[in-house]
Amino acid sequence: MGGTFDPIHHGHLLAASEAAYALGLDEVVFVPAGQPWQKDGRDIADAEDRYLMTVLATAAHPVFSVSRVDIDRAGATYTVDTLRDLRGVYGPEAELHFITGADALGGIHTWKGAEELLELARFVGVSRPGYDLGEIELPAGKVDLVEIPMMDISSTECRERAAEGRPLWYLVPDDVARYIALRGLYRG
Ligand SMILES: Nc1ncnc2c1ncn2[C@@H]1O[C@H](COP(=O)(O)OP(=O)(O)OP(=O)(O)O)[C@@H](O)[C@H]1O
Ligand SMILES: O=C(O)c1ccc[n+]([C@@H]2O[C@H](COP(=O)([O-])O)[C@@H](O)[C@H]2O)c1
Repeated sequence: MGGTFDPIHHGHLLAASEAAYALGLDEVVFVPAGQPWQKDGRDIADAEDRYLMTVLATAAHPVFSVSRVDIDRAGATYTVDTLRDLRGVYGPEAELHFITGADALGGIHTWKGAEELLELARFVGVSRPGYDLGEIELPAGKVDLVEIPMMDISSTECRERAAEGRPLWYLVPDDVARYIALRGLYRG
């Protein structure tokens, strides 16, 4: 599952769990983006903090893991590189599925190497509050859509709450809430 995870929240975790169940996936690898170029101009927490929060959030799940491929690669993060790197790790026989929000996949034609990208994996778009799956234009036959219970949480709201000193409990996993407080993240 790809994302900026700034911070990771229960919407991401539910999305990964539901997509894994719906598609019968053996493993879900969370891949925090190193430099999400389409979020340029936004203040983004340090990649190591986002990586560690993702590790804390997923540690208890039997088939969730976290990959550093995107944060260890210099420069802007492109999913075409992510998928090549993961193919190198998992080998030619692995069936790769790239899970993310259906809203994000609606912009896939703007991603680097969009045509090659669609040959490197199946894409899985999960539903998200505020977006109508029927209205999102997706490449025909290349994307599986998975409807998940609506959890109206965004990283933006989590950051805003942290900045205002409002609680993050139950929007993010407990260890992530503690990590944000201990490190003083998003205080502005
Ligand atoms: N509550 C949610 N339900 C379903 N999908 C979600 C939810 N939150 C995020 N996603 C999806 O997970 C992917 C990665 O999300 P990302 O890390 O950018 O978090 P975000 O909450 O969208 O962040 P931000 O508010 O900073 O833009 C995105 O494609 C997004 O659509
Ligand atoms: O490859 C690209 O050009 C590209 C452009 C925008 C987003 N992505 C990926 O899409 C995923 C979700 O992105 P975001 O910005 O919604 O967190 C994340 O893994 C990004 O690296 C990839």
